[in-house]
Amino acid sequence: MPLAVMPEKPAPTVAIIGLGLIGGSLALALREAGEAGELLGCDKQADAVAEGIARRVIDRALQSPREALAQADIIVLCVPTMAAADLLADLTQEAARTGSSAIITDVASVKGGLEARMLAQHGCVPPRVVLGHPIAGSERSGVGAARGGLFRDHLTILTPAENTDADALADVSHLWRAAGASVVCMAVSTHDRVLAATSHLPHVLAYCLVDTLARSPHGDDVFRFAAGGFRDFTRIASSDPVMWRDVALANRGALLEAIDDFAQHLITLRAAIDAGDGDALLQTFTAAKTARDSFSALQATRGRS
Ligand SMILES: NC(=O)C1=CN([C@@H]2O[C@H](COP(=O)(O)OP(=O)(O)OC[C@H]3O[C@@H](n4cnc5c(N)ncnc54)[C@H](O)[C@@H]3O)[C@@H](O)[C@H]2O)C=CC1
Ligand SMILES: O=C(O)C(=O)Cc1ccc(O)cc1
Repeated sequence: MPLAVMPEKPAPTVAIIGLGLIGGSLALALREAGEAGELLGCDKQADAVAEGIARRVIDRALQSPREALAQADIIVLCVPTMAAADLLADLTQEAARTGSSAIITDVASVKGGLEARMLAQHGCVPPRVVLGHPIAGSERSGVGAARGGLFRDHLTILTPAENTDADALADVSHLWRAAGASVVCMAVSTHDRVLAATSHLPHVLAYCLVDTLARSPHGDDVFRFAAGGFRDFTRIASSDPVMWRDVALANRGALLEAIDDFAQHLITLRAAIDAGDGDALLQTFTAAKTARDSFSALQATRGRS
């Protein structure tokens, strides 16, 4: 058939399981892009669903995640990491039983536990499962914080396996591009190691710093006199504690390595301060400034400030 008269693939029906910051933002982005057919939603909290309907984030509520297997082309699990593993296990088992060909993908911040669950359950990650992770978000939670532009000019990482269906990978990639993101593929182990260093460690450090100061007898004064630097460094300590407990436990190995590397460097820096070794301090601070400036330049080329 000549290309010009090829029928266009209809926009997929997308089911969002977990109507929070990420699920709500993805639904809004797809609606704004006109790239979803019907948008279905499901959440264990009834008020999240009610708000999702009221704000036209979704078109229709599902009573349970399993209903999505028969009604959606693409199911996106947008729940905390541990809940995502349980849902993925249940939905893939049910899909095998019913013969559903729905594509299942997710947004969880750690991929290793989900992959391991699939290997234990099915011996492989099923061909219609494409694990993913948008590298965009905020310290806020819930559908009330959702916005359609959240993923614009950000990356989404997908971690396809050797047996992943090519059309499932293409459809999930298309979904994220429609939401404004650029898609990159990598191995699950690479994803978890890189994100441990760039995302999970900074969150642990921010929580740890704020908690250390809050516990100090002078905590009230410290916060009263804190400036912009403190605010910038610690914004992410306002993130959801349950989500970050899940992330820390799910990425235990890679996160411990990142913490150990950091702790070693901090001890070296402490020794330089103790010894009055200004040259060592200058060397570290200069190298860090150069690296941070390059990061800012990279962000600027991607349209972010
Ligand atoms: N917050 C962020 O900046 C980012 C978060 N992520 C990942 O996205 C996922 C969702 O995070 P957020 O949207 O921030 O969380 P959120 O707390 O805003 O939303 C999660 C929603 O899932 C619902 N939920 C929990 N368990 C459920 C279950 N078993 N069935 C149905 N609904 C359930 C909750 O009621 C809540 O409405 C997490 O896995 C997180 O690691 C990924 C990128 C960025
Ligand atoms: O608030 C921020 O700046 C974040 O770092 C958002 C974020 C949180 C979790 C992720 O898995 C990815 C991005």
